[in-house]
Formats: sequence, C-alpha cells, structure tokens
Amino acid sequence: MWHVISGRMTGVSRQPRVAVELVPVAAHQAEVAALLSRTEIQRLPVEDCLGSALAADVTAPIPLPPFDNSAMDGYAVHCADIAGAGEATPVTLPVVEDIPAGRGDAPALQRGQAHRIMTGALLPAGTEAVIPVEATDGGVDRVEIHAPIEAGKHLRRAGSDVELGELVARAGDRLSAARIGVAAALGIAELPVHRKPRVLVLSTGSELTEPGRPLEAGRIYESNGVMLAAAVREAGGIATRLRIVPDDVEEFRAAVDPYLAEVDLLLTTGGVSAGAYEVVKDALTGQGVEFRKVAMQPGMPQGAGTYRGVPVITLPGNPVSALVSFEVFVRPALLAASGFREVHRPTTSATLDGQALRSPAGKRQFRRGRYHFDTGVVRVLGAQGSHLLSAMAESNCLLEIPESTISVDPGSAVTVWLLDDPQNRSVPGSGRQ
Ligand SMILES: Nc1nc2c(c(=O)[nH]1)N[C@H]1C(S)=C(S)[C@@H](COP(=O)(O)OP(=O)(O)OC[C@H]3O[C@@H](n4cnc5c(N)ncnc54)[C@H](O)[C@@H]3O)O[C@H]1N2
Ligand code: MOO
Repeated sequence: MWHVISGRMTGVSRQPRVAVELVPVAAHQAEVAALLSRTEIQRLPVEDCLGSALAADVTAPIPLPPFDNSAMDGYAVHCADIAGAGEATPVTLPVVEDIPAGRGDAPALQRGQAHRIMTGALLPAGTEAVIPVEATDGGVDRVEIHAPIEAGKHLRRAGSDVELGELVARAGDRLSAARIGVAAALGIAELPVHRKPRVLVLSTGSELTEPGRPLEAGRIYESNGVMLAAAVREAGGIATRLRIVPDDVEEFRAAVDPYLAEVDLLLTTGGVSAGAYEVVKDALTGQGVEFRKVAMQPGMPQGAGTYRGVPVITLPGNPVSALVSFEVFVRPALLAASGFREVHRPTTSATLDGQALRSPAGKRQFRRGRYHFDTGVVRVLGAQGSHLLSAMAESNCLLEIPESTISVDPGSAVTVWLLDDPQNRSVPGSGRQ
C-alpha cells in the first residue's frame, strides 16, 4: 500500500512547490522491514558466534566462580594466627600443603597452619583469608608473615560473579567478545543463534572504475559497493559484492540472477532516479520492485520489493544518500531479520552549535555531525550535498530534522542518532573530544 504525503506545505513561506507526491519515511521503513523474514536458528560453536543474535535466553548451568577460590598467590591462614604480625614482629607458620590452581583434594586448614595457595586454586576448608606472598618471606616449608589480615580478604566466593540459574544473556542480545567469554566460562560449547543474513551488494553505473585501476576522463572510483558491504558487515550480515554493472539491463540481469538463490537480500546502489540510463529502475520495474520518492533528504529516490522471490532494496547512487538510506532503512531491517532485539541507533537530544540549519518543508532531513558527549552539543560537519562523503566519515552522529521543521537555530534542541565513532571518541565522559 502507498502512503503518500504531499510536498505542498501550507503556511510556510518561500518554499518551492514540490510537484511529486512523497512517501513518508516511516511508511518506507515499514515496507522495507516487512520485506525481510527473520533468519532461521542454528546452533553454532561458541567461538563462531561473534556478532550474531542469540536466539534463546541463557541461564547459568553452574555458578561462577564454580567454587570458593583464592584471589591472590599467597598463603591460606586463620586470621587469629597472624593477628599480631608486623614487619618487626613476624609470625612464622608451618606450610602444610601446596595448592596450585587445579588441585581439588587439599585437606582442611587447621589452626596454626598455613597452606601455600595460588590464584584461582580451590580454598581448603577452614580458610579465613589469603595473605599475599608479598607480605611474607615466600617460604616453602615454613613461612614468615609480616602483616595481619581481615577475615574474607582475597577470597573469591562461589557464585559471586554468576549465580546458579541466573539469566546471563537474553534472546536478541548481540554476542560480543565478553558474552562469548561468559558462555565459555559457564561450560557452554554451543549457542542457538540466528543465521547471519546474506546480502548481495551491487553497484551500477557506467562511470564506475574499481579502485586500483587508472581513472579515465569522466569516470570515478566505485565506493558505494565497498562502503555498503562494510556497513552490512558492521550490522552483522554477510556481504558479497558483485562486479560493477554498467548501465545495461541485460548485464544487470546476467550479473544478479546466478546469485539470487543464495541470498536473503539484494542491495543495489545507483540507477534509480530520473535520468535516461537508470539501469536498476529499468531492470526491476514491473518485476516486483516499486520505485518511489521518499520525503527525506538525502535519500529521496528509493525502491523496494522482491525480484524473482528475493527481497530487493535499491538505494540511490549519491554516496551520502546511499549510506544515510542504509542507516534509516536497511540497517534496522537487517538487524531485525538477524534476530536482534535492539535495531535502532541510540538517540539523544543535543544542543545545536554553529550556524542555523535550513531544511526543506515536508522532508525529513539528516545532517552529519559530531556530538560532544561531555557538553551535549552537536556541530554539523560538511554541507548538505549528498556527494560530500568525507564529512560523513568524520561524523559520529546524524542530526534528524523533522518534516515539519524548516530551520533550526543555534542553541535549539535537535535529535541525534549516535553512530559508531570513526575517531573512537564517543565514550561518554572520556573527556577525549
Ligand atoms: N532530474 C532529477 N535528477 C535527479 C533526481 C531527481 O529527482 N530528478 N534525484 C537526485 C537525487 S536526490 C539523487 S540521490 C540521485 C540518485 O541517483 P541514482 O540513484 O540514479 O544514482 P546515479 O545517477 O547512478 O548516481 C548518482 C551519483 O552518485 C554517483 N555514484 C553512483 N554509484 C556510485 C558508486 N557505486 N560509487 C560512487 N559513486 C557513485 C554517480 O556517479 C553520481 O554522481 O539522483 C539525483 N538526480
Ligand atoms: O535525495 Mo538525494 O539522495 O539528496 O542526493
């Protein structure tokens, strides 16, 4: 179904009349999201799960740590035995047992004894504290102890990290290095995850040249395909890049068709606007893909549908338009299909710094910028032109200007989408701006 809003705005002065009818951003988002089904669940070895979405809740089959153990290399003691110990008044105890990590049969510690014990080793029954080796002479048969210690010191209790049966990860969580570590620590060898969606990325345009080759007059290097494939991978998908397809429908079909059986999504860039050589539009119109203008800047020309049973999203060719469109439409749909619970970028309200922003009436505008976590201020980077990719490469956020807003003054609040930070400066409170 088409949800259409008119570009004509009432009560807004000096705005040019927009002749075409525009599809609202939310309507196109919903149509794109509905195209992709959730991928099936598979059990994978934990070490192969990085970046996947967990498909079921995980509860702890054992506590962590599994048993009481020592937090230090030192000596297991009864506190009262060394209560009077000091540099000038050392206490000497017999070392009765040696307990490396992994030993499970050490006898109980009796009053007046010390057991030498290593970090991570099972505490012998009766241990009240572990005195670190640095506070002793390090003796093997007898140990001279130079300080007292409180009960409970340097002991790690069973379950102090994770209790038996505790929920440690939820369905829809992204499996990070730390979550994979927790699963392994719990003895979990395999996890149920959603299969990563396979995305075929296709760049079209007779002007495109692969990087590394000489650039002839009138041609440019292909960048959208590599960039979108990287964006797919960042979003947890598996991207395959096809060779560049020139503006020729037969070549388009010949390049794409052999791969269709293997992919969950065909993602194209270029060839969708109003020119004489719009290969994507020409190849896919009447084949199940609908082309439209979305009330958004950049990223107005869009297409979505299915081609030979495979979901297709066609992004515009201008590089900023392609990447912003990926953020707005493709990334959330891909994350939802991959089983993630959280599919949207985190957003926050920021204070605009610098110059006033102008935005076309009736369109949602996305500007690139740098959000400063310490001050809550956002500054736009680069102009609005959708060929200005380098400013996007420096940005850590998108500013979202609603359809009803035609200008934003400095000092006003503006919503920002927080992106992965290319400068790695986005750690709140890090002070590195
Ligand atoms: N008469 C009109 N012209 C244009 C309209 C319009 O509504 N009426 N829309 C403009 C908007 S907005 C956009 S966005 C672009 C979209 O155009 P296409 O999707 O058809 O893309 P192309 O024309 O193929 O390319 C546009 C631009 O981007 C460069 N490009 C394309 N692919 C790549 C790539 N893989 N790597 C790097 N750069 C690429 C291409 O060379 C062009 O400069 O149309 C406007 N025009
Ligand atoms: O709407 Mo286009 O995507 O600005 O360059």
